[in-house]
Amino acid sequence: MTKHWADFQYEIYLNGMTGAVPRLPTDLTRLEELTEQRLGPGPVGYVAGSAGNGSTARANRAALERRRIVPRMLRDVHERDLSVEVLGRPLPAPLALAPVGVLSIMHPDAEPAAARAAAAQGVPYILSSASSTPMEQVAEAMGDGERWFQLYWAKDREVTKSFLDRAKASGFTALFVTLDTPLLAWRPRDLDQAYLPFLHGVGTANYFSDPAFLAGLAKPVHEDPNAAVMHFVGMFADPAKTWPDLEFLRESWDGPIVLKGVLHPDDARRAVNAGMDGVVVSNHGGRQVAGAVAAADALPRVVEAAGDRLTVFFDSGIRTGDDIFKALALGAEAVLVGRPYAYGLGLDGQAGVEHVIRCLLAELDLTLALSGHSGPASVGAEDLEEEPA
Ligand SMILES: Cc1cc2nc3c(=O)[nH]c(=O)nc-3n(C[C@H](O)[C@H](O)[C@H](O)COP(=O)(O)O)c2cc1C
Ligand SMILES: O=C(O)C(=O)c1ccccc1
Repeated sequence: MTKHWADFQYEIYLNGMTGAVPRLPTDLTRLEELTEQRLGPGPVGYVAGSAGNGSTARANRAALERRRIVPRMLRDVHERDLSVEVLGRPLPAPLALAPVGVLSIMHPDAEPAAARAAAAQGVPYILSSASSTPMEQVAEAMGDGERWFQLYWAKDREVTKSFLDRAKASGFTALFVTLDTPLLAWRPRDLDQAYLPFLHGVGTANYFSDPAFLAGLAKPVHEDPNAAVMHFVGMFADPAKTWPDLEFLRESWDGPIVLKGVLHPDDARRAVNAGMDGVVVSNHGGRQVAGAVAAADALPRVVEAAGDRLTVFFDSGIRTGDDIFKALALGAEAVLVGRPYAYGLGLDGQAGVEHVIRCLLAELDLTLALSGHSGPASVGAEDLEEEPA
């Protein structure tokens, strides 16, 4: 499954001969500002925002920036292959789109457009439980594109069971269970703007289309939408859950299960004991615990604890191809990217998301080559140096 990602670089140069420049910048760190200019402060505040004074989000970036690549020369890198096998599935590159809820605040085409972009580029799409489109419609939009389902583990067992059954029937092959959001964190940017999409019923599509959820309402959603929203807010997550509760998920889902939001090596060991298949080392892009450890600093310790018993994914702060390289060098098997593709969607719908995927992977391909690697497998700790703090 070799795809020549760096061909995108030549395509851009050659288009330049006719005077055509890319519709969006190829430095993806510029997308946030452009999206804010286009969509205004409310929606972008929600996507860009993070917990507390933003210290975790900044620490995520700093921990990646502090690690520097030490390139090696004369290693024959003329043929490269970014493909990997993850959770038993062949992927064209070590990248998936992170679950990002409420995407209709970015673009009316929302999750189906992001999912189509992922499918067009061959990259897995992780659909959020809090999507603005029901999972069946997203699955249909993707054709046979690889899709994984992110579970917000609801208080109500019947709702959780119903989500799992629907996800299975819609062709989602792996389950990502998010553990770091039993409550929404203190997010000043949203509080100061009094902007929370769910309060307007955005991001509730899977719930409002679910028979088990609807059975818990006194009146149909259209007769009392506020009551339906409050029912969602009260049950989408459950701060009372503990490790033994995972048994129920293990029994109810026969594909791979990955725990998202693991930062401590002991939690990785518990994941192994609970029969899980993987973890995502993540602090939710700095949106949950203000003051949390940077995800990249937590990664090597979790990788060590996981050994070869878990597939270790990484997210929180990936903005460029060289960030992906660094995550691989710290031991991740694949990365998820969140905000950059949400901005790509906001700026140019499906094409914007495809632009983000192609830029990330073209840059990763070139970073690998210029550092002396023809694929992800040979990248390791010896490729990085840490700048003194
Ligand atoms: C607007 C927004 C909504 C998100 N919604 C979800 C969600 O529904 N479920 C989930 O597990 N993670 C969610 N996340 C977290 C992402 O999956 C991911 O962990 C994070 O965005 C990674 O950091 P990055 O944005 O720096 O790439 C959300 C993130 C953002 C920015
Ligand atoms: O905003 C988030 O980070 C998030 O994870 C979320 C939680 C509930 C609904 C939608 C998104």
